[in-house]
Amino acid sequence: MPSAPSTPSAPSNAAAASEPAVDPELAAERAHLRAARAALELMHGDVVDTETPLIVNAGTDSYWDNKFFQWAREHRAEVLLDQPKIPLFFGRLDCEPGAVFDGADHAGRVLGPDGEVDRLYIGRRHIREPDGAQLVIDWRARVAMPFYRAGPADPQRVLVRRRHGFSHEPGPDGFVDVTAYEDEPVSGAQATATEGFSDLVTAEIERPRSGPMRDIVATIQPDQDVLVRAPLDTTICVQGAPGTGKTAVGLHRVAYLLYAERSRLARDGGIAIIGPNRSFLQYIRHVLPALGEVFVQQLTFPDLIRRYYPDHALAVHEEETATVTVKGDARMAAVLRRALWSGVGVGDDVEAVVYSKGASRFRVPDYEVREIAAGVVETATRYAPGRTTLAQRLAHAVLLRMEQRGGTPDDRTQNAVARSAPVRRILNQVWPQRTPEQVLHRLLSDAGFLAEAAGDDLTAEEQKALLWRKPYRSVKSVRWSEADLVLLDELGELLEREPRRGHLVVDEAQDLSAMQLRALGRRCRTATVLGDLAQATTPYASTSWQSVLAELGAGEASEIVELTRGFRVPAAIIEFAARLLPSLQPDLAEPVSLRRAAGGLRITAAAGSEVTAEEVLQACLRIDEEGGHAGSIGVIATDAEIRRVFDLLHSGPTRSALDKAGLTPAMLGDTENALEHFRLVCVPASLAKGLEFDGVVVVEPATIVDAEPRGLNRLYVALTRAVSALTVLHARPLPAELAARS
Ligand SMILES: Nc1ncnc2c1ncn2[C@@H]1O[C@H](COP(=O)(O)OP(=O)(O)OP(=O)(O)O)[C@@H](O)[C@H]1O
Repeated sequence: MPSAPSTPSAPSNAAAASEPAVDPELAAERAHLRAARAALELMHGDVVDTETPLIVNAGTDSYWDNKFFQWAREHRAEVLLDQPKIPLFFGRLDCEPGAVFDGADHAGRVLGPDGEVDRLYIGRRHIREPDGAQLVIDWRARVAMPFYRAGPADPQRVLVRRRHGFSHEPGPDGFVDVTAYEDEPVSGAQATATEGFSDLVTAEIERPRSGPMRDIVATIQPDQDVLVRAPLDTTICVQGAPGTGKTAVGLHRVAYLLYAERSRLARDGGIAIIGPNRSFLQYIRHVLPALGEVFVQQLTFPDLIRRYYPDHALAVHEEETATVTVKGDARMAAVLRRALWSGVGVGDDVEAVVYSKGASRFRVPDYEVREIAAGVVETATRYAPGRTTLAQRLAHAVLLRMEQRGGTPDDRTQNAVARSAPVRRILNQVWPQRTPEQVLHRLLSDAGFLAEAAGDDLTAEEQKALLWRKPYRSVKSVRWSEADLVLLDELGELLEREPRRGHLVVDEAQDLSAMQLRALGRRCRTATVLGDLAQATTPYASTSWQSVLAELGAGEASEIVELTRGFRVPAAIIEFAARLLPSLQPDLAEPVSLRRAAGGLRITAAAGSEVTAEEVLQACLRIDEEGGHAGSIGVIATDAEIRRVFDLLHSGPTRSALDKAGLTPAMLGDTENALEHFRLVCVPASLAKGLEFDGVVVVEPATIVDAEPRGLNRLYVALTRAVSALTVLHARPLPAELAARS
């Protein structure tokens, strides 16, 4: 939602909120908003008032048809509710006559200042009059695309693009109102390619941040729009420095795909978002509902995988780095394959099949059984179907004997033979029944079995890291780790292929292991992959997007795109954080900050041997003061240190001072909806990824670096969360990598 600039500038015809009566254009825009609001109310009423017939015969088809209709209606009613703070439109296009409406249908053709124009209002959803006339067009519609892409170089038949500014708070009628507008001539004599952004877009980019993430639908930029509207058939991978809008693009892409490809996605199993942790999902959770999409699954990877193994007992302790690193490595796929198939083989001891029916006995000689089995072993690609095929082939051989003796066996007989004891005996010998749990249990507890399956793929050290120190006695008693669930999933796929479904948007994808990517890849036809290699903090993170796409199985139909314009971090702060880049990912470009605000970067040495509560308090109060007491503040320290900081802030005189300033502290991860209800949030460094705060205090960078193998990457994440101000507090010397570049 754009906020109104206080003094809109040329080439706009902007009108300030204080003088609405004198500007007929503004009055007309307000009238259009009222008309749209009234029409939306009618649309909502239509849905609510339509009766759904009551069908009580549970279990019948008509009962379920009826139920789905009822749900769809409830959903539609929810979508059509007018939200007090979400304007019904945010822009307008005046196009050449005939560009949108054809001769017969010119309901949207109006008289502009220089003659007739085709006029469209662009908003978050379609709104129409009862007679069908469109008052607002959904931003996702094809005709709305020029709003995002047209410019003097390629006007796309647009004459003028108008952007609207709105009041921040609802007025007396309970809703926000139009307070300003700004016109950009796109074609014609007045159109000139302007450098930078219009005032309303600038105001939106510069606005102080508070609370959870908001949509950017009014100000999506052309390069972002290309990604948002990319076809469903391609997997796109977006590499971008912190704050370049990757998450925003991913979320708007979901909304777009649900509009443009709704029925195809519904048929293919839908669309879901995979985020790095639950705090992040909380942070983004309002964006899609604001765009009218209330039913999109938003999950972390562990939550997603856990859904497939709801009854498996989970390990309580975290695994060692060396163990999770091997378990996440792509080589594990080959190890698991060998482990699973190691029991399959046709030995000389395989005997004949002798099947008895009544007084008759049908015999398939041992050499023929061995030949059949060897043929199936050679051609099978998956374990379970291969086993079934062998049973059927053996049964078929028996059936041929029955026919030779004048019988007329049918399919049912063949199935009965395939399930019979003589055939099962051969199966158990040649192709034993296996579950993923049995195979993994043995692999992680039996050093000999592991060594055989590992072949040359894993070193002795890596095999040692995999073996349980204290093996579980039985499969049933195992407590599986998160990494184990991914291995079980891979085994499950080797046993029997799962059908692929819909589309996944994977955020912070740089942190996923090869095995996790494989698990995601087999669950979707295509994906949108978002991330930043420089922000990779897991020990098993990928080092290139090419390998991420390969593990995902994205194949040829994929594309890697880089975003370089930063919407979050001011230039001074990004320049400081980017000093780390040569040590992290030297080939990545430093982002170009789009923010004009200078951005307060302050580096403060603590007076004593450790950063005190008073020093954190003063840093927060100063940021708050400079930010006009409006934005959010995040205090980031290592997971261990942040508890101490929180306890200090939360008690005694520090707490009173913070309460007085309206900055009662909350702890991210502990306090429910901390990002929504508290302006000051203590953030464990491990949860900072993807978040942003108006002001940020980073406590003791050197300790963040020392806390984990990829501590430098973690520090880069922490330093790039600030929209307006960053204060770095340190008692220890700053990490050498942060020294100024010459
Ligand atoms: N076109 C835009 N107009 C206005 N604001 C934008 C635009 N694109 C992105 N932003 C804002 O920039 C900020 C950063 O966006 P986002 O969180 O999507 O970046 P990111 O690349 O995912 O960052 P990170 O790598 O840190 O996760 C957000 O506040 C977002 O709303």
